Amino acid sequence: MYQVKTFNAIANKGLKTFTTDYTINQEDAPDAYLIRSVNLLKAQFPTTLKVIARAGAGVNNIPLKEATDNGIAVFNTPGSNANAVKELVISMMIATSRKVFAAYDYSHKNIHADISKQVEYDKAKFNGTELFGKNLLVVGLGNVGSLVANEAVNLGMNVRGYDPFLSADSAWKINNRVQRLTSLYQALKDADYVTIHVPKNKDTIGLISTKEIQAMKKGVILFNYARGGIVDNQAVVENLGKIQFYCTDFGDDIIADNEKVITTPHIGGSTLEAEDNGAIKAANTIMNFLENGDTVNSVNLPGMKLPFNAPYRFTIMHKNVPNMVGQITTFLAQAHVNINNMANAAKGETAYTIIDADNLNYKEQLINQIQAIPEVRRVRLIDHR
Ligand SMILES: NC(=O)c1ccc[n+]([C@@H]2O[C@H](COP(=O)([O-])OP(=O)(O)OC[C@H]3O[C@@H](n4cnc5c(N)ncnc54)[C@H](O)[C@@H]3O)[C@@H](O)[C@H]2O)c1
Ligand SMILES: O=C(O)[C@H](O)COP(=O)(O)O
Repeated sequence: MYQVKTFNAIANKGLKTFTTDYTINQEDAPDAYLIRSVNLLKAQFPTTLKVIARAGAGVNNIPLKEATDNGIAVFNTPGSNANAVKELVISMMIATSRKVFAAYDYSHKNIHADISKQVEYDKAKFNGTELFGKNLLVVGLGNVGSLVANEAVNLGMNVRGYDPFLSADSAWKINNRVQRLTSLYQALKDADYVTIHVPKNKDTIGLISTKEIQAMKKGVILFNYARGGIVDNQAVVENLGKIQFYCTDFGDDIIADNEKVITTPHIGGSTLEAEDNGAIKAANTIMNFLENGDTVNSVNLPGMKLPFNAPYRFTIMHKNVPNMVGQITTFLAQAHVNINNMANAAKGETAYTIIDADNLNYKEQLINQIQAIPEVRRVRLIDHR
């Protein structure tokens, strides 16, 4: 039996994906955490914990170094809620351009019998603009950004994208009418709308700050449905003369109570469909990792998936340094274990080795020997018989 501990509300469809080999929140020696945005940055991880699956995109709530040092594989579910965010961003682009929030306020405050005549005088206050023909800059063209860019092309916008780290997978998804720019400042200067879709990390905190806002055109509408802190809110409030509206999913005291700032309470991925998608993908990720050692979509290990056609599989998470495979296979050879298949790959400072074996001798001793190699973070033996 494997134990899963959940944090946050996890969609039922995801929880039901687990087979009967899994218990959810019943005991207290978890093999897996299934989480959303819970802040684990100061968490102490139990030694039983082998995998953290984040149903969703952002992993800035997980201490990746500590997890890696403790031999814990971390995953997310890329793209599972991207459509939900895309629809929210596009709706906010339309809502702000058409002054829907001010118009709603007006209507709400003026509910009386002869309003129908009055509106014909007052409606000029709510004249808007259309998206068609306007310039949109999308910063970050991954799962969310690529969908936003493509949808905006469909709406007749001139779409430009800035993403110096664009993956080949994302590039394939992007409409060829999206123009790729290589300088953020060049990209900012004539955009009517700027939307940010990058991960939050040490390089993207404050990505949009005073200098970037100064490079923008007057009347720009700015969107941050990525993470708080990527856009510097202080710089935003100081430049609300220039910025027509700032729409964000990440409110704070600095931007509170300003009619040019429209905040939503981190609802970008909060649709039934996205929550089901993420939870189902995260549950499958946990099962594939625990039962087969698959690391596809891991954020701290290289993505690997090896056909499992042998009775035994060793999965070893270790530092990416010379002679690891040599040391491990020497122990296997000394125990007269025959290797059927193997793979090794690295991601940054961490590597992962999968070894399938036809037979097994001296099980405890072998595992202890491999685990005792100082650079080994965790060794697991999966018995497939
Ligand atoms: N509001 C929400 O509820 C919600 C939902 C989903 C995702 N998100 C957030 O949205 C962001 C994007 O998510 P995603 O799923 O598209 O991620 P993703 O990893 O698929 O895409 C991110 C893209 O940003 C690019 N990038 C990284 N650094 C950059 C930089 N300095 N400048 C320009 N581009 C850069 C990457 O190359 C990548 O293409 C993340 O911060 C995620 O946490 C928020
Ligand atoms: O990164 C994400 O996937 C989003 O921010 C959604 O977060 P949530 O799962 O807490 O709604």
